[in-house]
Amino acid sequence: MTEETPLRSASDPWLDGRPPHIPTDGRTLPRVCLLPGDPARVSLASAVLEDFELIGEKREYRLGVGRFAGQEIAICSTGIGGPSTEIAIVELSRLGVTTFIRVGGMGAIPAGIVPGSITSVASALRDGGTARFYAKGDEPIPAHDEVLDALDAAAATHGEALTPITVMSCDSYYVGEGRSLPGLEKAAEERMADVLRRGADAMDMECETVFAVAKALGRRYGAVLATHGNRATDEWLEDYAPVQQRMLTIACEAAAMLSVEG
Ligand SMILES: O=P(O)(O)O[C@H]1O[C@H](CO)[C@@H](O)[C@H]1O
Ligand SMILES: O=c1cc[nH]c(=O)[nH]1
Repeated sequence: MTEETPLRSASDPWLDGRPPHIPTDGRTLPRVCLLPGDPARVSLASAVLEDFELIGEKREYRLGVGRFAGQEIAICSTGIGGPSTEIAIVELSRLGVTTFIRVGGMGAIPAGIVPGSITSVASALRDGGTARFYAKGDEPIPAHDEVLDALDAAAATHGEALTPITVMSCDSYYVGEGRSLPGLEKAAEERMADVLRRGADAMDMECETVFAVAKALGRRYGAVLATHGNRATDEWLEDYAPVQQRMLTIACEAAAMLSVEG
């Protein structure tokens, strides 16, 4: 029996510069990467970025690169929730990314944050499981100052103003975000009361993980979120593409600024 040289190790299953999950060809990626949850948003970004190139697709991960204001920017979907987001941040970091900007959707809680408005995440409350492995304690994680500043400056360039919010990223879309299900009405109601008590302005499912993992790895991080629905008024935006395009334009502008500085 011949002894085979193992190609990958179980403790670090990369091969020839290629990670086990993110679909890349081993190239060094641009320093700034946008992170939508939904892979379809990577395709939407191809309308905002010049010279867009789709590098690959695997599981929930769709990775592309393009240019904005002369700077090369990456965009990679994370899928839904903490575990897939953790994998994205760790593998993209090792491929060269030093700054992460989540470009996501959320459900706002106070009536004043209306569907179609765009927000920047000032801090992420502690709620999820994945982030615990990277940041202990219950203190909210603030956004990296440089990313928050760049998002505000980028928005101003496009005649927009971002509402700064505190987000709670939840590992459950239904009962965890206070959505009632048959037989689970009380659990959902109690959860919503807890979310309100803890001062969340909105709920999504990834910001906390982006902030915790990127911070632990010494990367810059932030998030810009489009308001998809509002839980106080129970409104839900059906024509969701226009606000996503506005959000992506702001995020690409901020990414270009951060590419020059970073
Ligand atoms: O708008 P994206 O980035 O896909 O993210 C939001 O949408 C998903 C839920 O529908 C969750 O991942 C939530 O955080
Ligand atoms: O209500 C919403 C909307 C978008 N994303 C969420 O996680 N919740």
